[in-house]
Amino acid sequence: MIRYKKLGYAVLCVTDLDKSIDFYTNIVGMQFVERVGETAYLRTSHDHHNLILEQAPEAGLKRVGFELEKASQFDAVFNYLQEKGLNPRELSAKEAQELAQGRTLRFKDPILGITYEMYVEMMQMGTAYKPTNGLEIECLLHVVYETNQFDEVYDFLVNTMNMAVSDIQGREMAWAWLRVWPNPYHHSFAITKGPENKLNHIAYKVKSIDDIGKQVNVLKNHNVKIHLGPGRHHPSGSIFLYYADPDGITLEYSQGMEEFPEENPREPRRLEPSLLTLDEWGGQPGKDFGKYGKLIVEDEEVVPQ
Ligand SMILES: CC(C)c1ccc(C(=O)O)c(O)c1O
Ligand SMILES: [Fe+2]
Repeated sequence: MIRYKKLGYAVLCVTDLDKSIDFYTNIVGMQFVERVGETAYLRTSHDHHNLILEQAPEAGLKRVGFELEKASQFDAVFNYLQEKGLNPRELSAKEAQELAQGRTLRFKDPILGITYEMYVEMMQMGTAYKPTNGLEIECLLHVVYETNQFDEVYDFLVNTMNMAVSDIQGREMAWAWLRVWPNPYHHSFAITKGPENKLNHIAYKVKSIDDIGKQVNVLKNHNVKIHLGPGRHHPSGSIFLYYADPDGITLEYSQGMEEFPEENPREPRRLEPSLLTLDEWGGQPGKDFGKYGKLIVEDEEVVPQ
């Protein structure tokens, strides 16, 4: 059984690293930590990184990192993943140190091929996170995929990755919002049924409703495309704003999401498949909402000697 502390970080491939560093610091509000060659580390907390940007020929999501609840659970999680046939690999001490992390394991999603990482003891920076543009991000909140293998991906995330179901949508399920239990947030992962296997969006939790309102003006002043919002999601109850990053990938600012207790959480609900479920205020997603961003399948990892 896996017990998560949180969704810790995502690795995004970007086609113009300088432009993306500028965007994620000056528009989104992350703090730049360091750049090593073609890789940049950014944070939204005391963690060394909550987002890694990598220069690449095409844009998309390359890896998702989860922090385990306790370092003492690492071996049990490794053995569990091995028993499930996922062939986890523990990074060498040198590889983990380069990432400023403690013990770290990686394995591939058997359906989508994307790499997942589970780690403990990420290096904590000496100074508190200071937003570059004054808009305060509290954490990386969720990653959402579109998939044409919905039932298989759902089964894997729930029954192997041990995510808890917060809500589903549709008579025949077409959306699922999943939390990385016992982390309280309504969802750290969501999947939607669609024609492709791809990234839909990545969300960041902002501190206050003012951050959402101010960001509307920041985006307008910088000619950044707004994909949807501001609005209110029915499933998590959050106020949202979606906009495009320099590669067109949809980002979400989210504020006020429902939190679940570890003991006796409410049951998942089956929600109506209507636009009003997605936005109680009646917004319609723009044509580019969730359109860009591949799920990047890495080549087989070469294990350093
Ligand atoms: C992608 C859709 C529109 C969606 C729906 C609901 C929530 C939520 O309840 O928080 C989201 O975060 C979404 O991204
Ligand atoms: Fe979202």
